[in-house]
Amino acid sequence: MASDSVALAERLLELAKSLQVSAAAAITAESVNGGSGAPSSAQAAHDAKHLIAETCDALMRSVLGPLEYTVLLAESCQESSALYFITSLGVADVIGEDTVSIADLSSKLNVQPRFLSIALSCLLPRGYFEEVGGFGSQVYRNNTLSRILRAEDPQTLKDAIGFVGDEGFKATSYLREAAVARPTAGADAEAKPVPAVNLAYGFEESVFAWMAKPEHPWRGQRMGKAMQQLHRMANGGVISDFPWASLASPVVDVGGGIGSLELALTKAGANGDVKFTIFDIPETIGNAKKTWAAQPAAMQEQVSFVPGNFLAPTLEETKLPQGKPTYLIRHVLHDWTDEQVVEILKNLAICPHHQHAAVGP
Ligand SMILES: C[S@@+](CC[C@H](N)C(=O)[O-])C[C@H]1O[C@@H](n2cnc3c(N)ncnc32)[C@H](O)[C@@H]1O
Repeated sequence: MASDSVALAERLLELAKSLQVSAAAAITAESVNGGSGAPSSAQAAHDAKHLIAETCDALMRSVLGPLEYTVLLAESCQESSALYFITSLGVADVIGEDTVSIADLSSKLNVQPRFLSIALSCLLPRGYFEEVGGFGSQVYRNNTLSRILRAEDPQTLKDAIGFVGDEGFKATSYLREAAVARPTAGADAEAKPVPAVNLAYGFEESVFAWMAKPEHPWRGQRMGKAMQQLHRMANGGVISDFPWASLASPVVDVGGGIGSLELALTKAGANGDVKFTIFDIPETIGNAKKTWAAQPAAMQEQVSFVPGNFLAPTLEETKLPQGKPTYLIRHVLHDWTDEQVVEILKNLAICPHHQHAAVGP
């Protein structure tokens, strides 16, 4: 083992110890502040965790060397595909609280056992599922990691994995084609690149309009749930590190999706008396309303909904609520080209009398 591997391993140990300290401090701050107020040591714990992950990766590069490390990276698509395959089939759901053999899984899911066996063997070394009775028994049980692949688990990532493994994965495999593609017509052909996801699935509209189409309503619904599941991971810090209750109300959440931020805020009571207006395309607003209809009445009273299009040709046509005191935009701008981002921001800038809260990309 190279000497820099030892140095990295020592650094890792130091970081792991400091993470323990910041995690303990974050728990103390949480209990003192009641989960709201000034930025806490939750941020320090978050930073330490990510530094540890980076250091682990540096250690792997150092131990494996350039060849093995690069092959590992190139082949990681197989594990991603296995995770998507096993999750979208519902393997963890079928196993539930039982132990299930590969033969039973195969007949319940109507897929060839060989495919199941290969995909599961990609995930087992990563810690997903337990092979009961040891290696090769082909009888499986859920464990802490595989449980979050179940639809009913409170921490489920099933829709997030579906969205990333389907639209996300297929789009990324068209990056090269997207980089050289040019729109066939139009004076602004240079200005508007064709997104990889359009090439992958062969549609022309925006990905959100396409996902919301009536021929596959499940795509739009899955994306809504995926956002909720992905953001749940990050929401903890967002809720406690920003003084939400001090914002001027109502807050218009532009491209707010099904309101996953508001679900987390209102559940935690972190918004005080502040009310929210969720603005999104009509189909997403439909999904948002369904989600909120299942929440307690006290939470429902804190949100309202406006369907629209922040890229419509005129401000009036966008249907953006005008003259509200606060506009919030989170995890939206990264989906658009620079030119479109300028359009969206211009539309927000000309809504009079407001303050802005930009969260995330
Ligand atoms: C990545 S999601 C983020 C959702 C939400 N802000 C959150 O943090 O959970 C992007 C959102 O932008 C919405 N969106 C896309 N095009 C839009 C448009 N033209 N007008 C309004 N919203 C749009 C999508 O429907 C989707 O809900």
